[in-house]
Amino acid sequence: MNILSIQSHVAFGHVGNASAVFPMQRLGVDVWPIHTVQFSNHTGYGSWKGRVFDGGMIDEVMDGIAERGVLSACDGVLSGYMGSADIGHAILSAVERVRAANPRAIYCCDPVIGDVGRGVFVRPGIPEFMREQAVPAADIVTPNQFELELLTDIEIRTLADAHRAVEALRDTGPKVVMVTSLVTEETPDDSIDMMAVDAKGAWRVRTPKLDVSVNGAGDAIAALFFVHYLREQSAAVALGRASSSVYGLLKRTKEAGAREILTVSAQDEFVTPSEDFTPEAI
Ligand SMILES: Nc1ncnc2c1ncn2[C@@H]1O[C@H](COP(=O)(O)OP(=O)(O)O)[C@@H](O)[C@H]1O
Ligand SMILES: Cc1ncc(COP(=O)(O)O)c(C=O)c1O
Ligand SMILES: [Mg+2]
Repeated sequence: MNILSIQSHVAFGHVGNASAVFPMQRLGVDVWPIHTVQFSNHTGYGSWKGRVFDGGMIDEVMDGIAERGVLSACDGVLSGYMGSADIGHAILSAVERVRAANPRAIYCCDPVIGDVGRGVFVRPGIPEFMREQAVPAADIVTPNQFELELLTDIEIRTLADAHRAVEALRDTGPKVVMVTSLVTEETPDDSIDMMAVDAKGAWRVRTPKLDVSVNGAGDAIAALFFVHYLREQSAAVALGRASSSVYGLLKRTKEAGAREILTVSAQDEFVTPSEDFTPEAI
């Protein structure tokens, strides 16, 4: 399986492609990474060095891949942190080129905009671009609760609100939605939920909430969900596997007291998670 992964890259630590590429490779996927930015570290540190690339660079790399005659072998495109709306347009054009070469290819958009603690952490224009162009073009989207609320203008207090927001998003295009870090009135204080919906139904998985605050878990879980969905064609199965792997990864990260997720030293969690969480139909 070949996946084109277009997102941010950091030299130190694990967010964007530096969080997503290795877990996919560990699952046996041949990943074609294209970086939207090259930063020293993730922006959660408050300061970083490096550059945001531009749409032209993405187009050029896509031209080169097309020249190799391999786009028809691309099974899916994964996008994440975009850097600028100009890069967003180049990503959507890459998706079109892949779909033209392989009509069965699917596009998974992780609409990286922000989160509950930090608010919006992307450049102006990106939230609108995600809502108006990227999400409608996607087959699968993987927002966290904050992003789902922002994309749909629906405040989520209950599981019923979450269902409404997911359906509102599905009405705009993507038929599969996975919601991360879902905390509703029904979620116990010591737990964290995730939810996934496809044409077959809706599922929720609940794990203990760990005393860690890290970046990059969302990028890893979107990549894992995408791979398992492509293989199994089931949001329920993909949700169970992705959430179990990320729980194991974060548990090991917490035990080590690390500031960055242990993508490399806890890599077995991607293949054989130490604990299995089973989604329930909702
Ligand atoms: N403190 C935590 N305890 C347990 N699981 C967590 C914790 N933080 C994140 N996760 C897991 O990682 C997933 C993705 O993290 P999240 O923070 O939602 O992504 P993002 O970085 O995109 O906001 C969550 O759905 C949850 O399963
Ligand atoms: C460069 C970069 N990419 C991606 C992300 C997204 O990380 P997360 O998976 O925590 O949403 C961040 C968050 O700080 C970032 O700074
Ligand atoms: Mg995210």
